[in-house]
Formats: sequence, structure tokens, C-alpha cells
Amino acid sequence: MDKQLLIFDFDGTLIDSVPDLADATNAMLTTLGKTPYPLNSIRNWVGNGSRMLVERALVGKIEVLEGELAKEAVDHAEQVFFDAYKNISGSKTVAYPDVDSGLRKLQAAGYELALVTNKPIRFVPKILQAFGWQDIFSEVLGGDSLSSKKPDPAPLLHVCETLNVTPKQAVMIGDSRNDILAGQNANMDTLALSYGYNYGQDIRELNPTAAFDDFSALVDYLLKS
Ligand SMILES: O=C(O)COP(=O)(O)O
Ligand SMILES: [Mg+2]
Repeated sequence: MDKQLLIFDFDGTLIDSVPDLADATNAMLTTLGKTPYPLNSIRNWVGNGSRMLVERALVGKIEVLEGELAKEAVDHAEQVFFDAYKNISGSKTVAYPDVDSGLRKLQAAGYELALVTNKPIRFVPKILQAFGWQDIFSEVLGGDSLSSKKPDPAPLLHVCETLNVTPKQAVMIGDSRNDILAGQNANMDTLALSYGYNYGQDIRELNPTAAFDDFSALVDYLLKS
């Protein structure tokens, strides 16, 4: 592929964080006197950051209509979610198979690695630390690091600029439509992983440059190209 910079998504790509996100969401719902949801429902609400996850959980569906929720109610629920996730985060979160060794192989092969997640940045360092990845990524952005998040191309372009790489020298790697659209919007090649969270839809429908069913297949592709 002749790329210099690999920009990775986090949740659903490197780590399976939905068990913790679901527990924190249900802790929030229970605190607010609402009914919890099964993990498989909550899984389809992840991808657009914590606030959208909280909004979707409050209405119990993926589409949140304009005016359906009062801002104050969402502010409060989001704070309850943050308090829960701060304690829960890391308890059940695991790295997907071959991610740890794969990241290290890619780094050893000379690729520069960056992380762009829609997860609020305050939750990222603890998870990176838990997996020993705190020195792997040259640049790490969360969903609230800039004024816009994926699928907006801004965080990807920001990383390229900071690391002095053109979008054509970079590739966006992720599990959800937000990653593929952000990459396409940034005029980058995109590589998709099919095992993560994409609202229950096949990521190949977004026409990524290539798609893989496991992380080791992605690593092989990048090491051969
Ligand atoms: O927190 C989310 O909604 C998703 O985070 P991600 O961008 O790392 O997949
Ligand atoms: Mg993701």
C-alpha cells in the first residue's frame, strides 16, 4: 500500500469495550429508574461517542428525533454515565486476538501509528496503559479533542498535519461507517474490520479499500504491501 501512517479506530477495532460500555449504560439507566437493555441492543448504539450512546439508551432506539430529549436530561444522564464508566472501564474490556502483537509488528516494520476514537479522551489513557500501549501511538485524539469527530475528516486531517504526512500517505483503519466515511471524506484509503460494531450492518457496504475478518489478516496485508 506504500503508506507511512496507520490511523486506528479504538472501540470495535483494537478493543472489545462493549461489555463495559453496556454495564455503564445500564448502571446509568438503573440510577435514573429506567429499564436496562441487553448487550446486543447497546452494541448497536456505540460508534458516535458517549453522548449519543446515552441519548440512544434514554429513548431505547438508534434514531433520536429532534426535540425528543431535553438537553438538561441528557446532560444529567451523561454525567451519571461518565461516573459509572470511570469505575467500570477496563473491567471486561479485552483486546481482540492478535492486536497487541500486530501493532508491534507494524511498528517494527516502520509504520507510524495514530489513534482516533470517538470515545471521550478522558477515558483513553487508562485503557492504553492497561494494554501497555501508551508508547505505541504518536498521536491520540478522542471524540471531544476537537470540535468535530468522525465521520467528519477533521481529526484525521489534524493527525496528518501534526505528523507531517499527507492524507495519501495515511490510511484509516476501523470497524464502523464513521471510520470509513471519515477516511473517505479525508481522501484517504480505508481498511475495514468486520468484527466490530457497525450498527449491525456489513461494513463492506461502505466500500472500504479492503476489508478483513480478523486483525492478523489486516497485519499480513500491511506487511506484504
Ligand atoms: O465511543 C464510541 O462511540 C466509539 O468509539 P470508536 O470511535 O473508538 O469506535
Ligand atoms: Mg469503532
